[in-house]
Amino acid sequence: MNAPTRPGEPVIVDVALGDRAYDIVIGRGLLSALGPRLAGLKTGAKAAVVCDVTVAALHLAAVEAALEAVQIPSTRVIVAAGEGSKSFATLERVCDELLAARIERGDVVVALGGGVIGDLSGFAAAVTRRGLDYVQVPTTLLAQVDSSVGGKTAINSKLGKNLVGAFHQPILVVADTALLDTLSPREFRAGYAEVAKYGLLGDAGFFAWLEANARDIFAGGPAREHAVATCCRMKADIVARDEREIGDRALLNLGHTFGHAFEAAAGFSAKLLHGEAVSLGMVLAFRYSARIGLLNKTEVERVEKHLAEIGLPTRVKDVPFRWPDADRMMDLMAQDKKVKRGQMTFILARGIGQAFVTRDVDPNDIRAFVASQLA
Ligand SMILES: NC(=O)c1ccc[n+]([C@@H]2O[C@H](COP(=O)([O-])OP(=O)(O)OC[C@H]3O[C@@H](n4cnc5c(N)ncnc54)[C@H](O)[C@@H]3O)[C@@H](O)[C@H]2O)c1
Ligand SMILES: O=C(O)C(=O)C[C@@H](O)[C@H](O)[C@H](O)COP(=O)(O)O
Ligand SMILES: [Zn+2]
Repeated sequence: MNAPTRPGEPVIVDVALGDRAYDIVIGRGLLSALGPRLAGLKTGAKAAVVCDVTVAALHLAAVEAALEAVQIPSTRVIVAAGEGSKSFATLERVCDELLAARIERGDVVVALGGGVIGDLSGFAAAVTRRGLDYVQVPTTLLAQVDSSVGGKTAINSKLGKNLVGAFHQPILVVADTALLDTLSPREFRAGYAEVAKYGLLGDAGFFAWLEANARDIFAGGPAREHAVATCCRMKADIVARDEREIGDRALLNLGHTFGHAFEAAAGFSAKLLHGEAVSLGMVLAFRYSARIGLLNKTEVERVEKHLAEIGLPTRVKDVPFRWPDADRMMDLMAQDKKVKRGQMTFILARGIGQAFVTRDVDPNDIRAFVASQLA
């Protein structure tokens, strides 16, 4: 494992995608680096900063100042906070505002916010004038470790999560970990589920490190930068191998087949945040793996213990809601984008850090398992 990053020293992770390669710059207090880096990439461009109302009040002025300092004129597009903004209606508004501001193909969209803003404005950038460049400036833990990297952009449909979208890579990611100091404890915890995901899917040593260092990540110590950099390195590596999820990239979906169905059942509402759904979904994936004899129950207990100590849901009953029955949950899972020729795909595990992708699952047994979890 790499040594923790020294305070003040930015880490740069390269996403090696040939002519679409880009840097992820990670460090505390490096928002001012956005201007010079962007000016270096987009000479003479103007920018449109997309953010939600909450982030606008907290961090938009600093971003506008960083752009102004390098003579990049900017316009702002502000949307409502929350998952509800990943909608056709908000997408239409964002596209129209980009067009009204005369954002041209040579200009740039700046996605300033969490995963909702990154997914929404990345998709708007992909389709407006058939493709605009965009930069990710992630402001949640979830966005810094996961959603700002890899180019999956999307909105939700009433039929399911992220069902309308495009692969469209950003040209730069600037993750200033100091921006996370203003995040609510609940949102920080939800983002932590995606951090734990990286340990669970492919790095047992990182999971053990998280068990020992989670407190420092929350407190804003050097462990925070180390965690963000470790997740970004793992994601960059997977995305460079399999940009369009033909194979291994599906590992990043650990917990999501179950999790997305729970989010859809909850109406994409604040009743269940994405990261909370991922926490629950990962435990279900580990529990199911134990059920079919892939791993020992003690490993499942270790996963549950860590996530529960963080304050994340690990059992369906941890999230107070009138959940639909197992048949409805199976219907929702059937909309998963990993379904192939009607067969569901699951990310299961042979142990902590040993996830794998499989279609070798019995849907009747999955249904019975889901029913047992809902009981
Ligand atoms: N594209 C991908 O690869 C990918 C990966 C993971 C998740 N996602 C998507 O990301 C979304 C979840 O992202 P999220 O958890 O960041 O949610 P989010 O974007 O809704 O942000 C969470 C909340 O925190 C507020 N907020 C953001 N930054 C803040 C800050 N610095 N200080 C105070 N408040 C702040 C926002 O206003 C919002 O209310 C989901 O839609 C999920 O599907 C996408
Ligand atoms: O980048 C990926 O690939 C992921 O699966 C990351 C996930 O954390 C993220 O929630 C993603 O949006 C899920 O994508 P989807 O294709 O299952 O909608
Ligand atoms: Zn996710």
